[in-house]
Amino acid sequence: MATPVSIEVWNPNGKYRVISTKPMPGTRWIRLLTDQNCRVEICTQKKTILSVEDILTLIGDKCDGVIGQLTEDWGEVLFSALSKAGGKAFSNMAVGYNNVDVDAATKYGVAVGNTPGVLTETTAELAASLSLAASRRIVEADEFMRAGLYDGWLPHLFVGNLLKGQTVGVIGAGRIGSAYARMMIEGFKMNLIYFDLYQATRLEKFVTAYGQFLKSNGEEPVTWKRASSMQEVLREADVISLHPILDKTTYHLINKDSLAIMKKEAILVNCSRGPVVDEVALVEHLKENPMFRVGLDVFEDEPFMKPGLRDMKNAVVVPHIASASKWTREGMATLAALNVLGKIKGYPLWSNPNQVEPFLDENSPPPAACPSIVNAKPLGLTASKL
Ligand SMILES: NC(=O)c1ccc[n+]([C@@H]2O[C@H](COP(=O)([O-])OP(=O)(O)OC[C@H]3O[C@@H](n4cnc5c(N)ncnc54)[C@H](O)[C@@H]3O)[C@@H](O)[C@H]2O)c1
Ligand SMILES: O=C(O)[C@H](O)CO
Repeated sequence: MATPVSIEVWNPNGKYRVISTKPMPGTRWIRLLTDQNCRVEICTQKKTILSVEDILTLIGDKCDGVIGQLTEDWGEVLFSALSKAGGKAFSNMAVGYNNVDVDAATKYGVAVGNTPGVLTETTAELAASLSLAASRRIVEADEFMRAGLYDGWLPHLFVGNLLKGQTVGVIGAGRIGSAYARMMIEGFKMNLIYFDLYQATRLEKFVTAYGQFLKSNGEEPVTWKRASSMQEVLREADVISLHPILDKTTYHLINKDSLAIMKKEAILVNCSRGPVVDEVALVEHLKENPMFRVGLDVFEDEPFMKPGLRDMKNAVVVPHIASASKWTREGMATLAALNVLGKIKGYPLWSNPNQVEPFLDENSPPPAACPSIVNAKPLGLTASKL
């Protein structure tokens, strides 16, 4: 027998039944759905991660669409149940969708939405914060103060790394990786080396132009280099930030061998997905190299950390909060809701999922389009002419 789940219902007489597996920030997303004849059911169960069984219970016999979370396992079982209940739409409230079996969704004719763009700057800002916290040992120093250990200024107290003039390395120079690179280059005048499967032309142009600007002001210009391998970045960079998607090609991209070629005093930041780093190998590396430091937002077995990580003074760890600004989280909820609504209403696909601002303007109605559907092509969804 299915476990009962607690829900909050909005617009009980709405024609389309849309479920959100979690309460999400803001109310605009709820209003956008209820205004379009949706009955919205929000799961309020006091359980952080819902199981497949919990979600099956939520879907029930009739469900038009679901907004889900990155902690949930959206595979064959859930997509077949959603399709059987008449559902044609699912959206993750996240840009990453490695928790979703997109092929299974496509097989059952279910569109899979995600929330790109709205979280780019917020996530890059957290990666920049972790870079600073790790390089200047902010968390260690804060703990020291609170423990009452500070008894006066000392030449050697919490000496860290200067960023200015050093090299920032970016693995995965997509939306977030490029935004992070710009922050570190503009903010700290670092030189860039990056590795991506594609050329980051706009980023390269930005660094060239900024370098010229600095030079014209009598300052040392910043430089950029596109590496031909990830290893080149690991060897040369002083601060390395990981921003690829998680897939078969990026699983354990950072492992014992790749850690071994990094500088002994390098800083490594991960705001992508935990399994991009072999965390067991990382803990060993942190133990053997006390001057090597990391800033981690994501972990291999979330919500857990691999044994030993919590004791490492040279690690700054935060609980997957990179996109956690109010504006961004409300925007993510809006995009996820509009993906589901758009598919239910038969709207076309938004032509540029990298430019989602028109959906986020609170003062005007959103475009009649699905902001971002990752399996649009196999489902034969056409792009909007708007
Ligand atoms: N920590 C968080 O809260 C948080 C927030 C947002 C996004 N993310 C993660 O960040 C990822 C990136 O988001 P985005 O919006 O920048 O996506 P994006 O698609 O714009 O960028 C990803 C980049 O990775 C590159 N890439 C793919 N495989 C690669 C490989 N093997 N080696 C090097 N580069 C490779 C792609 O070419 C692309 O440029 C998401 O998929 C998500 O997992 C995490
Ligand atoms: O992929 C994402 O969007 C994050 O992990 C949560 O913002």
